[in-house]
Amino acid sequence: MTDAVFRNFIDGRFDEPFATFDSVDPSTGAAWARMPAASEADVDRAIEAAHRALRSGPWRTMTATARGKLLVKLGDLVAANAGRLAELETRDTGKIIRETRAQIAYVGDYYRYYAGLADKHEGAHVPVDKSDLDVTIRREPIGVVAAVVPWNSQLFLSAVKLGPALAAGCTIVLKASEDGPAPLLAFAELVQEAGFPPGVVNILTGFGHDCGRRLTSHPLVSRVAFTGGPSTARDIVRNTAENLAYTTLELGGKSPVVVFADADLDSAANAVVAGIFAATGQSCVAGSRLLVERSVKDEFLARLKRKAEAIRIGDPQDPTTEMGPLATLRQRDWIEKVVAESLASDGTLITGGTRPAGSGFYYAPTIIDAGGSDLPCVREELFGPVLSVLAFDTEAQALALANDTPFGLASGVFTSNLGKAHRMARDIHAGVVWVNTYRAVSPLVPFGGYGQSGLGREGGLEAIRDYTRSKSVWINTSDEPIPDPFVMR
Ligand SMILES: NC(=O)C1=CN([C@@H]2O[C@H](COP(=O)(O)OP(=O)(O)OC[C@H]3O[C@@H](n4cnc5c(N)ncnc54)[C@H](O)[C@@H]3O)[C@@H](O)[C@H]2O)C=CC1
Ligand SMILES: CN(C=O)/C=C(\CC(=O)O)C(=O)O
Repeated sequence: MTDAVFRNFIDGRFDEPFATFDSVDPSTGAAWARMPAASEADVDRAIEAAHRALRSGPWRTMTATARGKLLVKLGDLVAANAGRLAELETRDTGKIIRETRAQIAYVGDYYRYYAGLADKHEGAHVPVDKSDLDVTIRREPIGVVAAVVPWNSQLFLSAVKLGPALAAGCTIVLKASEDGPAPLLAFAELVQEAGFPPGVVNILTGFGHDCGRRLTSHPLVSRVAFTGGPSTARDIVRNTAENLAYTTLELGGKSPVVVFADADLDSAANAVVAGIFAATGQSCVAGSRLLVERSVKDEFLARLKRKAEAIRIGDPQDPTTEMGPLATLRQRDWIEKVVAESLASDGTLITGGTRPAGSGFYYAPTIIDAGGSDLPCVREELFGPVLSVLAFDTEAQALALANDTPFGLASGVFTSNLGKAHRMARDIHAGVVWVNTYRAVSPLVPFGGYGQSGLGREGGLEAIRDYTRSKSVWINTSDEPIPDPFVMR
């Protein structure tokens, strides 16, 4: 029996769910709550409410400054409720409490950042080349936004969509993943408490094939913001063939971490651990390919092995735990399959490759030496705690290996040579390069991928522009009659 029931938030109200499904606590494998499965009709209601709020009602005429104040309030509420939201996220996804608490408290700053931008995103006056005409460019909200997020870092991945969308004056329907939606459905209470008018923010959950498809293909949606896997991204793009919505895609990666022999090896080993074992490797920026200079490979792998084997695996609600379970059984099955195929090929297991004893979807921190081989673990995004190791001899080889992937989300470079750091940062094909650090984020900094890692950027100043569109207003300032009507002016 499950003890909690969550509800969708549509048009300013929480709906009694008609259909529900069980949500599983990944640390035990047992169902702990029932979640509402939004139907296509629920999605239609949410989008219609968002469309009404956009076209009529208080949101349409609210000043940008007032929108900013609401966003500040929301940011403050998120920070004040970070502990409660973190417990829910940890329960529903298995992400360790030490990270969910810190990450959600920081999410408040994302709302505050976009709150500050709301009344600073200006249009323009154009010194047009016709003396009797005056042209201004207005920046208007793009319209109803459909936001779709996966289960990991949901409050964070939602804030980078909701923040700029609301600052720009859009309205939004946000779909939480069917895997672990509890924290987002609880966050809806804070949206209500902050005082956003009904319909401005709608939050629901359901399955991809009906709820997600309807949401992203709906004719009243003008903008789709998606985070998730590349194959779902292709479905989303097909869905948007229906409404021609402007679409951004934040997808996965196979991010390289390049360690040169001249690096501070202990610091680099900590960063590699942060990149692949934090969040149990379930991070889009997971540094899943370690490229290490051959002269220090053995020494570096020995350090890494020691650090990996010392990781405290356990109950994600325990603040001393360093690695929790994977979020779903499906995820563990996939990781086990790719690891088995890689070891059956040329891979050498350095550590891990097993399930720790007990219930729950746990998987040990795993390191595989790929030799020089093109193994499945080197190619596939696993979204789990599996590090593949490749060696290089020269900077050129390191760069070639780093760029030998269709993805291009993140990367890390570890060196004490400034010139080398700059050259690598310039030449790596990825949306993020961290030098002598890893997995650092900020609301001020744009984030997004190259190649198969996606389209568009979230975070920073440029993100808000993607939630607006320009309108050019031409005003005739002359008292003279319009000249020759048969010639374009
Ligand atoms: N670049 C980034 O910022 C991030 C990327 N990811 C990527 O997400 C993946 C893991 O998350 P998953 O939940 O497994 O991703 P997923 O792609 O399976 O699901 C993401 C969301 O899409 C929805 N969805 C599924 N099919 C749909 C359809 N046909 N139409 C509309 N919506 C649909 C799901 O219900 C869920 O809400 C990994 O590949 C990972 O790299 C995850 C986090 C961050
Ligand atoms: C998206 N991101 C950085 O901007 C990093 C995340 C979020 C995610 O993977 O979903 C992370 O490392 O948890």
